[in-house]
Amino acid sequence: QKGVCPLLGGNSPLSRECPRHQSTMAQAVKFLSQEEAQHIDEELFTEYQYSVDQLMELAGLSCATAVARAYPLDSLLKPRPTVLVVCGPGNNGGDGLVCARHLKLFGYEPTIVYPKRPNKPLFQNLTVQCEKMDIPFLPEMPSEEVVIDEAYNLVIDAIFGFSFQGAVREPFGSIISTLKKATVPIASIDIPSGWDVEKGSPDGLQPDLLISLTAPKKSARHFRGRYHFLGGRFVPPALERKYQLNLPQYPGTDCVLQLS
Ligand SMILES: NC(=O)C1=CN([C@@H]2O[C@H](COP(=O)(O)OP(=O)(O)OC[C@H]3O[C@@H](n4cnc5c(N)ncnc54)[C@H](O)[C@@H]3O)[C@@H](O)[C@H]2O)[C@H](O)CC1
Ligand SMILES: [K+]
Repeated sequence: QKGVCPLLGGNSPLSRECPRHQSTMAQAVKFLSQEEAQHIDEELFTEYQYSVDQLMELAGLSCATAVARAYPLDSLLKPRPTVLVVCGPGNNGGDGLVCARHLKLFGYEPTIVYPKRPNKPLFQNLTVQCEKMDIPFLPEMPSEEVVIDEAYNLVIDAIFGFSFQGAVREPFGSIISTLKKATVPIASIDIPSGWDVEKGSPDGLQPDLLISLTAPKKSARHFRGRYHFLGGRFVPPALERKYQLNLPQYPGTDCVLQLS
């Protein structure tokens, strides 16, 4: 794209080729309200004709990639590369199942907790795929945080995403309380579970990693962990323009980008 760059003027190339413009765009990435996140999601499935399976596969692959970047196999402290993946009842949980499958392919040893399983082919199929990859499913979440700290290098929080609302209902209230007491790093998919999607939650989970999918939600401004990634590199440019997402440019062919 050629033209006059509003920052550098003259004959400078426009936008993405301009380093000053790039950094401005990176700072200006939009933080979405809950309603905006749901509208974009809806539009991807209706107007843009994507299937949930497609986007979930890309979302889950991004999550596994971000985890592998932040916690490479050779950095793990335990003798085996164990990871606990806690999956919730909606699509965030589906992202967790896909993430677990890719982590296994990357050489990690994921174990899944999936207490509320929707009676839908998508989730049943993802469950079978994980079982066929010899990924164990625990019958229930360990109630003692020491068990988690001793057995796993890290926890993937795939409990709730951008549709979470109100007070956390059981069994997830107890699960989140246990995770809050655990000391191993937590990697949250899209939203730290239990957080208000826009306002966050000062007393809630404090993940070490957050991977925002499509674009960060407003609550991500309260994220205090070490790694904030952007993933879900599937947004068509016209949709990005419509919602003024100002997404930073992903490097090369990468499916994740580290925001901070
Ligand atoms: N466009 C994208 O970026 C994509 C994102 N994906 C992921 O999908 C989730 C959003 O999925 P959705 O199914 O809409 O909702 P959730 O997973 O957040 O959860 C809904 C689920 O949770 C129950 N629930 C809601 N509030 C509570 C509560 N207070 N207590 C207990 N249970 C609660 C509700 O009943 C539902 O069962 C997004 O964040 C991404 O992770 C897609 O994978 C791909 C496209
Ligand atoms: K989550």
